[in-house]
Amino acid sequence: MVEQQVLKQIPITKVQPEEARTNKGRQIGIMGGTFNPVHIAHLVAAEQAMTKLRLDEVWFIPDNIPPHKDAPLTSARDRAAMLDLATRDNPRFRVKLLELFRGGVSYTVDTLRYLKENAPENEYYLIMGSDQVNSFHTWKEPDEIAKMATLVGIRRPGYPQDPQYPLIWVDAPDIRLSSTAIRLSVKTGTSIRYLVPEKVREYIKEKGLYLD
Ligand SMILES: Nc1ncnc2c1ncn2[C@@H]1O[C@H](COP(=O)(O)OP(=O)(O)OP(=O)(O)O)[C@@H](O)[C@H]1O
Ligand SMILES: O=C(O)c1ccc[n+]([C@@H]2O[C@H](COP(=O)([O-])O)[C@@H](O)[C@H]2O)c1
Repeated sequence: MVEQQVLKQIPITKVQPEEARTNKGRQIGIMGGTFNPVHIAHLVAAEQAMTKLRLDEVWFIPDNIPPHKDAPLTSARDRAAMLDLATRDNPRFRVKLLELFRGGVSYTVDTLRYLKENAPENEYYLIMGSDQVNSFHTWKEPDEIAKMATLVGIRRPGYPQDPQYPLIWVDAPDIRLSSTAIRLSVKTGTSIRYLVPEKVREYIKEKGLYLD
């Protein structure tokens, strides 16, 4: 597939799916998303969950085709490259491209099955904003997901906390921000400085993303 060939060309050093096999016996936070683009609320949520739950790492997993959203117009390569730029300064943040390599619709249950098969010693914590927490019961095989991972919720302004499954809430500063808002700001010429890491802002500018 063209997208996967393109992906292989990007200089990202820490995203090989095979890495799952070498990271044994640790507490791993999983944060899935479209990350179109990654913004500071994603990073703050991940850092707060990682430190408050004493996780070893957080793995950011960009989806290929999100199950409950229109497919992103921004290429997987750009979304992954921005995630890489955003997480480079934190050795405990990792970017995993397994959903992009798998292709198709990115169901979380498939991702966790892959991780449990390849690194069964790790314990997985699925980190979600409260919008995702509230719709989690509508996901594919939520019972199976809940068996394979501990569910972790981060409050998100504008979304009530209404979980249908047991989960751990992690307190984090409320940040009323979304990738949609970032895309709209770029399109309308409003500054996104400090809303995304500086290198992500430069990447968006250099590539002319989100202008139309
Ligand atoms: N402001 C926020 N506060 C807390 N969690 C957030 C926030 N923004 C996103 N998240 C969480 O981060 C994960 C990935 O989100 P996603 O990539 O869909 O970002 P988004 O900003 O919601 O994107 P979009 O606006 O394109 O729908 C989800 O679990 C989501 O709930
Ligand atoms: O598996 C599912 O049925 C499912 C349904 C909705 C969302 N998800 C996952 O939730 C994460 C955030 O989704 P999104 O749509 O906000 O990018 C992403 O990893 C999706 O794959 C997963």
